[in-house]
Amino acid sequence: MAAREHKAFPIVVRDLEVLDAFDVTPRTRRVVLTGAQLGAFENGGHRIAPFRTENADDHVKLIVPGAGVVPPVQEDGHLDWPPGTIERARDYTPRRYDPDARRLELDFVRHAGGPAAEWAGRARPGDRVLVAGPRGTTVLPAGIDWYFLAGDETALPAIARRIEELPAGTPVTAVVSVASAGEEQTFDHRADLDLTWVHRDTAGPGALMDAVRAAPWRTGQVYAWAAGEAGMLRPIRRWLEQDRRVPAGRTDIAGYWRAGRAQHETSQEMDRLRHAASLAVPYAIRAAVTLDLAEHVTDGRTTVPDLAAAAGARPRGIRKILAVLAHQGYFTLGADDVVALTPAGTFLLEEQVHGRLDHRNGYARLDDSWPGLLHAARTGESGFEHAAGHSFWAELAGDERLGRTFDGDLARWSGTWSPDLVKALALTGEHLVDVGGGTGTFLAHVLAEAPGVRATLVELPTTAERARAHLAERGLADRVAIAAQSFFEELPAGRDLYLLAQVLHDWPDEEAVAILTRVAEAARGRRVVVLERVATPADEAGTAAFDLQMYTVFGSGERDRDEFAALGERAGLRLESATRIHANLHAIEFRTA
Ligand SMILES: C[S@@+](CC[C@H](N)C(=O)[O-])C[C@H]1O[C@@H](n2cnc3c(N)ncnc32)[C@H](O)[C@@H]1O
Repeated sequence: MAAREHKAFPIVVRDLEVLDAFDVTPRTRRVVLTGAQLGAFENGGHRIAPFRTENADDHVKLIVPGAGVVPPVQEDGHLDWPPGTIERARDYTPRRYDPDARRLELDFVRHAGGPAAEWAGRARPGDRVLVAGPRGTTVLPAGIDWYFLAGDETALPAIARRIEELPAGTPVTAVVSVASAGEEQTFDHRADLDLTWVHRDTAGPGALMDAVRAAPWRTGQVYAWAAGEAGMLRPIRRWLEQDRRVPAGRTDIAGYWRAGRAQHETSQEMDRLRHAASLAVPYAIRAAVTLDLAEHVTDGRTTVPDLAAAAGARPRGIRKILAVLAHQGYFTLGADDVVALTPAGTFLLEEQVHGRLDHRNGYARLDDSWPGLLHAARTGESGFEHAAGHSFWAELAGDERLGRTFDGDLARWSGTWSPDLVKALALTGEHLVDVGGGTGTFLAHVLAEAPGVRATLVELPTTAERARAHLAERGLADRVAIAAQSFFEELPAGRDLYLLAQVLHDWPDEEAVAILTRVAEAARGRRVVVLERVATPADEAGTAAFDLQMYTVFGSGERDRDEFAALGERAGLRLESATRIHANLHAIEFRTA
């Protein structure tokens, strides 16, 4: 089934005159426009073709007159909109166009705060207004046997025009929602029309969909068209797709407006959404950081070819990255390919930025999980594994720099909270087991502050070796045993305290329970302390984003207190207390149940 086809017209602006303005219904005002510029004319040296509108739902942009509105400049086939003018433009369907009489009719629905409708309410014969477009038209699919039309007052010009322009006897089912019975209109048509009006002032909330479902569904190939308030259209779209199984190429559904929002607010919101969803900037920043572009500029390479050579990359690629980052204010990029770093761009030189965003570093690889978010959300499995084909830990183990830099980041972070944890645990002469202890930063703190304490560090072999070296460097080798093993295996038993610092949030529930079960078996009634962020519904944006990232990387994410209690219960551990240690890191203490 072919999709709908769109035919583009050169975009032009015409200066027109109000011929007449009158109320069609209490809420709908018709403005009739005329003028020589509905025919062919010249503007700024460009030949402008006569006005044409070929399909019932074409639209023009009416530029609402007002103080300080600067007309768009006619270019060859397009318009150059001065700042602020496009915000004054509103879309209207030509209700009727008579090329011989040069009469263009537009219908305006009155609504509070609508500048175009207010203008239409005041419009008098002789007033002038600029009208741009139509910028194109939809070509209907071939082989339409009948039409299904639905909408509200804003869709009525297109619905009315379609009904009036169809050949005699064409089957049409139409359902139109209007404010009240007084808003009904009559059409001059020859179609085989079944029309239902829904009056919102007396009908219940589901009345429009009831009417849509009850309206006759004709036989043969349908063309289904609906327009109006966006929220109102959603159930119609679902009904057409799922209940009536109308193929996409046979439907055209357009949200003309959104309840509670002016048109320019809607376009601002849409822009905001497009901006928020664009991956270009985050990826361009990461590429620039990974290619050391800021460093190369600082080193005196100030043209695109020089930068590309220094970065071992292609000049075209570098230019395009820099073009995006110049719009973000990190670089300047001249027409002569000269590049400079802005004050904001100097932050790209920071070590911390490289730690987070440089793809050569372990922490930055967490971001490779994002393409797997959908998979993680659907299955609860690791999005990282889905995207990369192996686990995050396997990724780190495969490259010395990745592992080293990741460990370094963790060590810096654990350096900020480990003194608080040492205090909270009130250790004196115990033997503690640090399960998944990383490179031993935390242990080094504990052992330094509590001279009577001894420890066992459980880690995967590669990290365990780094931990061994790290602890030896600090003269602590004789107080720590290294168990180079997985925490899914049997753990050293009968020690005084088992600590799992930021381990469980790397694992989905099944694995987390398996780890805790190993811990419970080894602890045999001794203390078990889990150090984790405890999620709350009030988590701020950054925490929520990190939580989502952990969920995507590992299929786990942060847990709330009840979820920790439930994990513990499955492993034979009872949650005793959760004490805040640092920011929202908590020491969660369990006992064998
Ligand atoms: C987020 S880090 C936490 C490290 C340390 N506890 C801290 O708080 O800084 C998780 C650690 O779990 C280790 N790990 C992952 N899988 C493991 C396994 N199967 N057995 C033992 N350790 C593992 C990783 O090597 C990593 O050092």
